[in-house]
Amino acid sequence: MRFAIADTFQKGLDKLSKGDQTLVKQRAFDFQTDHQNPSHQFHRLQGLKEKRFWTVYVNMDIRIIVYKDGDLMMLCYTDHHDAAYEWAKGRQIEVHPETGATQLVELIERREEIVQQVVRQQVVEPPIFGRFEPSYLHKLGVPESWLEPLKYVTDSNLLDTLERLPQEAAERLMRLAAGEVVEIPNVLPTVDPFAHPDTQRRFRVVENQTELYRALEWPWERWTTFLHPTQERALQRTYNGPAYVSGGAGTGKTVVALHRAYKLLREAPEGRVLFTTFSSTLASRLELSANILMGRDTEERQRLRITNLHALARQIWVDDLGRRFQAVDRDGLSDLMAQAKSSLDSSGMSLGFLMSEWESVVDSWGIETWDDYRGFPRKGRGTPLDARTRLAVWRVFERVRELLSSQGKSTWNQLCYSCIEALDDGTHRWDHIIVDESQDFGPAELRLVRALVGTGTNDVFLVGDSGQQLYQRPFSWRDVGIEVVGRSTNLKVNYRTTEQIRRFADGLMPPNMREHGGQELSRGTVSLLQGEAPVIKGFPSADDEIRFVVTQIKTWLDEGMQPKDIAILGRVKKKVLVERAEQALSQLNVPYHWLKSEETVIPEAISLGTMHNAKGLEFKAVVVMGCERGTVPLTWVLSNASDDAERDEAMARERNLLYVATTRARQDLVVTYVGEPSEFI
Ligand SMILES: Nc1ncnc2c1ncn2[C@@H]1O[C@H](COP(=O)(O)OP(=O)(O)OP(=O)(O)O)[C@@H](O)[C@H]1O
Repeated sequence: MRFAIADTFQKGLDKLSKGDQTLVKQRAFDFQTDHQNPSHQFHRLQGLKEKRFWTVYVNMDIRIIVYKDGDLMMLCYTDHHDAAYEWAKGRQIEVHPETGATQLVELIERREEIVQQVVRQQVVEPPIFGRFEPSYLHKLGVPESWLEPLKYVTDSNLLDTLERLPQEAAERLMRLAAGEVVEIPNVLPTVDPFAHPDTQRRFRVVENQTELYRALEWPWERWTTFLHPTQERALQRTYNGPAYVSGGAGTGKTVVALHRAYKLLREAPEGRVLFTTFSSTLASRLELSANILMGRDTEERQRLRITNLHALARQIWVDDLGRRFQAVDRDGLSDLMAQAKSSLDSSGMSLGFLMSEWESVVDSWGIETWDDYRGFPRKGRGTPLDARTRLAVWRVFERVRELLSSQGKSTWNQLCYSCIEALDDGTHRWDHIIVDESQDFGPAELRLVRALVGTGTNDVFLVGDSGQQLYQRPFSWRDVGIEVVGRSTNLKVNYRTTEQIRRFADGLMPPNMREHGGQELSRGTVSLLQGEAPVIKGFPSADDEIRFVVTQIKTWLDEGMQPKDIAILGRVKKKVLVERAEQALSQLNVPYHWLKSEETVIPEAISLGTMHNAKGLEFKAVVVMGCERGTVPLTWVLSNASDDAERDEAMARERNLLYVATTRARQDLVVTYVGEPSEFI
């Protein structure tokens, strides 16, 4: 007997109470072990269009719907008795004649169902798909029975309709609706209909109890079992060198990276994999996801190290090599720069210019001598330097280096370069390296990554999104020995946020952006989840904003959300998070905690944090407070820019920050401001 599970089964399970979920899972395990046991009361459902739906008894109230075809048994759905029956009555399983994918098709008997939705709303709108040939739509994977009703779909009922279609058809229709040209997918000759990539995103054969256990234990984590064909291809491929997976927020880049790590660990029984990130908060949360995917105590998990790169560099330098490291922070560095400037500078350059030249050229690229600096190309820097000024600027940097060394301090970039030199004896520590948030790795960090792994097959796997770049200036990866041309994948389906939130967040960004591999890519993604439009609200005073946030969070809690499902984010700590968000939280009398790096366990509390600290995380509901002019973008960051090019880059990073913050929301997004709104919204 072959045993399979459908993603709809997990969706059904999600909706049940905790107690009922436990009963269903236990029954599913027992059924997998011995489906003939009479206690399952396994029998065919009568009077349905789909004759291959059977039912399993869980208790007086709950049923499991099973699809039985030859030697295949597939768990399809679970719910209370009548609802489970209704679900089965409205569906059937078909192999699509054009694409070859097995689909769970929602039965639609009458086009009136679709037309009525529009009439009810009393709007007259042009139909979206009317101009496309039905044969073309069929080839895109639309089930035959839906071709006629599709003719009546307008903007008002588009999302409702797509939600009822198989995912691959819905995604392609969404693209068409957005004005894209959608090519007919290649038909894959598959002997086993379950091997078709589109089938595997909803139906998976589970080989053993462990796989079933993993799929059922974390019903929210559907990604442990069902991947999009593009995700699957990116993670299965063998790469002859560094590979790159890009995609907007929520497109499952981290999920692909985790699966990739697991795949490499399974394939190389002795292999050691490093999974590294920029932010320590994300690294801590990734530990949890890796435990879900691989199991906490498995042999594979023991060979996987998850850490942010700076922590690893510190460990190599201090713990392994016994050397000293004390980081200089930005303020400390700025003081030293001012000191050096006042004693030496004859260049006439501003402190802002010197800081940015140091950060984006000298420190990033590990320039240690005048000879190196003299000929350095300074790509993309707005202010040109003649030879005399360059030398004067270098004198200041030389002095800063001396001052740093006399205080026993160094920058994180210097630490990375020191590690690279120390590792230069050929001892590479890892067999494969996976990098999440690669957009925030600068030249020093990427060179360290390069030095930590030998060059060869599947050496470095990077995932990232240039639209979420918060710390780095753009530069070419080729210049640090990372070439990804021909080994890049772009993910297009957003799994985190609703289409409404996605549209708002994508609207903040330019339609195309240059990726690190050098390619200009469209940022267009689609989401098949639906929800309320984001709420963007301004207030005359901070007190009004606070009152609104209190009421909003109370409503969410009353609706059944847990505190841990909610986050409040802000651009600045004191003026927004401490003075306004904390005020709101103290009135709510609900536990809250600051997002920080050291946590591996997420407390049962509302999260509070800066936009920077929210990177890579997600919550059901997010309030982004304090999005007023002057704060988003933050005036002093822009005014620190020493020329137009730098100002544009700073502006782009500020916009990316708001994009990061708003895309943390899965279901509800509220953006508030006091006075004038941010120019971004
Ligand atoms: N194939 C999938 N099926 C179901 N859910 C998925 C799938 N892939 C990803 N997800 C879910 O989508 C959400 C976003 O995934 P993930 O964090 O990997 O995205 P990301 O691209 O790394 O996002 P960001 O760049 O914003 O951090 C997560 O809740 C994840 O569980």
